[in-house]
Amino acid sequence: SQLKYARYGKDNIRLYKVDKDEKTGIQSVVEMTICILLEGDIETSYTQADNSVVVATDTQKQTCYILAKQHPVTPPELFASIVGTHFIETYPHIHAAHVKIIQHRWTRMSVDGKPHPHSFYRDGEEVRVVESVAREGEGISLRSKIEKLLVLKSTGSAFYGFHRDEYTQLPETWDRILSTEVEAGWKWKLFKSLNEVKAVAPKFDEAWHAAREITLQTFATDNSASVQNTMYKMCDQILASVRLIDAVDYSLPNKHYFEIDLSWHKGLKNTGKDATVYAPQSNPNGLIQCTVTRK
Ligand SMILES: O=c1[nH]c(=O)c2nn[nH]c2[nH]1
Repeated sequence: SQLKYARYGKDNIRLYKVDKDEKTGIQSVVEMTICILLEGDIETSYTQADNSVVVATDTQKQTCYILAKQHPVTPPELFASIVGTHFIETYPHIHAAHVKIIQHRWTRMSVDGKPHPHSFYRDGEEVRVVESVAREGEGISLRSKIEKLLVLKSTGSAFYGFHRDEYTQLPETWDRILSTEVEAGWKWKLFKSLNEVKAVAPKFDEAWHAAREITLQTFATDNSASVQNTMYKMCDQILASVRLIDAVDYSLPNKHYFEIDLSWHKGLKNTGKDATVYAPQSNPNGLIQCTVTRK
């Protein structure tokens, strides 16, 4: 036998960090779940029980907390780059560090119409995600994501003109409910070093805000001919808006809401333009994916 693939580390490292502004009394919080996976000259730990090459996963967790104490944890793209760079620079036999950060939502409460200095609420399971790889001799690759952003529109979506044959039962529709849970990603140009990431640090929040705003605005305003066409419009706008990214990708489940024919009950009209009561479907769901790059 031979070792084909080897990567190890600590997953589900939960991290919270608070920033307390002494002058204003305003406190800000960040909560993340982090996965670190290391690659390098570690084969003998698998093949020969040689633990001398193992930077223990517990050590990786402790390192993550120490770096969070010593450095900014936002934007998550910067913190992921700090953590990854630490491991490939500290350990000569570690040549790549994969760091994934999931940032959870703590949205500041408004109390009596004013932002509260230290109270927050979880407005949705939507998360901001960063997947990074710091690789010796190459640099830092970063992909940012929005996940679990659940949206629905009650009209403004159609699906007709699709291929029909003896296997097709789906009726055409010019007015349907459209719901999806957004998974959107954007791939940054390769950064040669941590300093290059630091030099553009503000761009990461700007890109996330732009991607989120474009996604919501396009979802709401596009008179959608299909999930395919609407997601392409989102990608096209994000690429135009964020110059430092090379590609945008979406993976959108089509979360169906089925009409319920109630005509068997005293001729009750509830289909087509009379439909108001629907059956939300857990599965199956459509799944539409794309990646869009610059010409
Ligand atoms: O937007 C849609 N795209 C599709 O490919 C599809 N297939 N069934 N319904 C669909 N809706």
